[in-house]
Amino acid sequence: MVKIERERDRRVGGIVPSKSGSTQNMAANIKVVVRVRPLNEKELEQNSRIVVDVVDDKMLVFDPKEEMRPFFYQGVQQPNKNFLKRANKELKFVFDNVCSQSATNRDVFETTTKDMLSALMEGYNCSVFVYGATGAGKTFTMIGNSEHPGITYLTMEHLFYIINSYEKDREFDIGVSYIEVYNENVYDLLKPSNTPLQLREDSKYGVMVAGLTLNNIKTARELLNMLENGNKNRTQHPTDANAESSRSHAVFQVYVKMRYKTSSQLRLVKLSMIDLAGSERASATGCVGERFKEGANINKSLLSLGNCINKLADGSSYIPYRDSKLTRLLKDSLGGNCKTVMIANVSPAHISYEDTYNTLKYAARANKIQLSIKKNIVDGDMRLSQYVKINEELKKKVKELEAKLSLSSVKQVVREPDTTKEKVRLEWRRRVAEAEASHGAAQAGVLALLGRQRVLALRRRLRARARDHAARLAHRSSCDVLDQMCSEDIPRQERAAENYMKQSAHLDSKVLVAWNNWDEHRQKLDRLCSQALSECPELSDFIEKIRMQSELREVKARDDMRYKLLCIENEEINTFTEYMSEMPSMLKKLYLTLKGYDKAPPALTAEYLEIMKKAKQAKGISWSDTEIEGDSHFKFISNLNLDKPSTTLEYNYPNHDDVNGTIDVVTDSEDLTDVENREPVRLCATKRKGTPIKLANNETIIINDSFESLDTTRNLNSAKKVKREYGIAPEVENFIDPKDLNSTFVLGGKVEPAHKPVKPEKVEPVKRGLIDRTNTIQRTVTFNDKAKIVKPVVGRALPFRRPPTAGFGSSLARDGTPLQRNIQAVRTRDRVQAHPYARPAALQHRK
Ligand SMILES: Nc1ncnc2c1ncn2[C@@H]1O[C@H](COP(=O)(O)OP(=O)(O)OP(=O)(O)O)[C@@H](O)[C@H]1O
Repeated sequence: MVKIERERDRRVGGIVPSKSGSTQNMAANIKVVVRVRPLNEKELEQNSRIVVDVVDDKMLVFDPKEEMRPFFYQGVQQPNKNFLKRANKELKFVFDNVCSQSATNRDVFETTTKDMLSALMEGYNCSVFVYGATGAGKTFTMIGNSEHPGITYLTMEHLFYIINSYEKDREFDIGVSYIEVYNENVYDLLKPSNTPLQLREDSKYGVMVAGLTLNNIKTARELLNMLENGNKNRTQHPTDANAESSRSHAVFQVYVKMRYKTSSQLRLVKLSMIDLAGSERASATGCVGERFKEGANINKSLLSLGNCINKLADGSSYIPYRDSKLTRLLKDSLGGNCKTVMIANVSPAHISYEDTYNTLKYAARANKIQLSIKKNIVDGDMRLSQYVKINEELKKKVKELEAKLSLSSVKQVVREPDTTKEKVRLEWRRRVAEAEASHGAAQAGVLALLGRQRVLALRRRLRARARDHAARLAHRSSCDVLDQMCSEDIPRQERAAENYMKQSAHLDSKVLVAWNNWDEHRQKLDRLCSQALSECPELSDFIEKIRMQSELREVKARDDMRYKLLCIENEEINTFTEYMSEMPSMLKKLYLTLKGYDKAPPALTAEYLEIMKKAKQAKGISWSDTEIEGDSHFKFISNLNLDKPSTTLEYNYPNHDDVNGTIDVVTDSEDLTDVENREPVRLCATKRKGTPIKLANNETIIINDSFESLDTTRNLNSAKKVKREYGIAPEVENFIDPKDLNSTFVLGGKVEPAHKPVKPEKVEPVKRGLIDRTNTIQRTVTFNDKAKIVKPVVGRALPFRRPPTAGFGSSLARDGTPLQRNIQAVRTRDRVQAHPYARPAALQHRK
């Protein structure tokens, strides 16, 4: 007991701090609160033993062990033996709440109905009933007195307080009823009548009392007055157990109608507060007669209540609510749509041992009852009710999603940086891709222009070479037709050169603009790539791909351009090949003619053989010691790069393509070179265009045409034949009178300085092979001048530097004035010099 007393001292306001913790599911079960009243005067007088020890606010011990008292037998104390005393049950009960003897009605209110009101305002029916033996303090708990108002008043007071706080958005309508069930009859305490009321059951509103009137109240004070009046009407009779024993079950009901101002949603809820009559033992109450009958009915109804509680606790499908009016009234509260609190009142006195024990057992059973409750929402507008339903479902979903969201919040925090980084990465990819697209367009533009530049350069080169060939053919020709042809051709060539100049200048400006534009895009792309790589190193592959795309585009443009250049070159080669295909036969005839006159010098023969050798190479036969030298010009124009365009681009233009130079190569020839001690073939191959060759017999010949560029399919057998004849006096059958020979070879005598007069030609005896001149004279030689028959003329040996004479191949016109074409040629050269593709000045002046 010392321990128990010590525990009591620690209680504050009757609520003992929890030590055992929550053990029941409060939400789903009937909430059970046990209140132990203090000993009354009678019990104190009897020094009644305390059979209920409240351990904390949730647990009590029924019939605890008593403090050991010394037991004496024959004057001798017997240790721990009391054979006359019954053994203590020492049963531990755990409830939702246990209110000790010192607990006030407010304390009970705080632990029972106060929280219930929140559920009531949400639309749940609520019910609280007090159960216990007679005189256990049920009425005191429920109704109380003026000094200690019961939980009914306190609940209603708090309800009005809540209503006031909700008045902004809701309209409330409150009606109360107060009835009693006495001897299995229902009476209206607020409207006293001897006629009992009938119970009705409604599927929607549950059990209703037919004919019951609701009294509207506005304040808790009205309720208090009403309760006082109603209690006056309640059947009470003094018994041995309780001077003011209630002989009926009192049911106080509050109907709350809530209408939302923002909608027509209506909530109709019911709060039932039931003060049961006390179970009693006839022996304890001492009732006889009418009181005994009352007690029997009370017990009957309470027995039915006990049965229903047992069935509900066992989960039975059939609950005998209809066994009594009380159970019918409490049907909703016990197993229906209601939040229910059961307050079990017990007396701690030993005299109420059995009643207390039974009450605790009932309370424990009731604690197991599972309830299924729902909100009572009634809407006048069907659509609104649907909306309400939808709203409820949506709210439920929102809660579920919020729960999921809260669960995944940690993951989100972790993933958030990834998402942000991914966004940054995508943004960089987008920006780099856009910049690359712009850069690609600019690059394609500048590459196309550079390609056009090179195509133009190639066409110019081919045009110049073609003109050079034509000029060589016409050189020193006395043929009027050729002279006329070249005279007409020169202005056309000059016009072409001017056009080329214009096109080149136009292209140059466009290339420069395009290149600058491309360079800006390239720099921007480089900057973006660098930034992207610094912020997102994982974009390295993407950046590398972008750069490779750019390089690929450049390579493809270069390939396209080279293919185009090759096509142009091929076309030109085909044309040239066709043109040159006529040359071998003519050369052969020419050579054989000279041979026939025994005028073919060894150097000429050697050159002729060299040409044959080249012809063999043209057929695919190459010598091992022959170095393959590339065409630097073609290399230049086919090398497409994106370096900044320069206005002083240089390339090695082929010397023999010097179309801007004077055509009269004779006057530009170098000094006479003694070729005796030199290898004749090489000399002849390199010394061309007017290079005088001194022969062994002191004759000098001037080769005015180059055979170097002959690209012919010379007959190999012819070459072999020439070889066989080399050094052997040929048997010339088709000889030609030298007088009729119009050769490009000038058969000269001994080489003399230019200022020296030309010695008269020594008449050589006519060789045998040329005896029959008549036959020769009658014959004509057809040159490659489109079937024009010209008379061969045998000229004399000329001095190396001839004075300028009028005619084709000379810088003088027929009337002796300088040719305009030479002036034009110089002008063109000057213009070309200013062009980026023009040769360097050093080359220009090298002649
Ligand atoms: N917690 C309490 N504190 C002080 N007095 C109490 C307490 N509980 C009950 N009493 C007193 O005990 C007496 C009996 O109480 P009450 O009438 O409430 O019992 P009851 O359970 O309602 O009995 P019955 O079933 O016969 O009506 C009353 O005089 C009441 O004042």
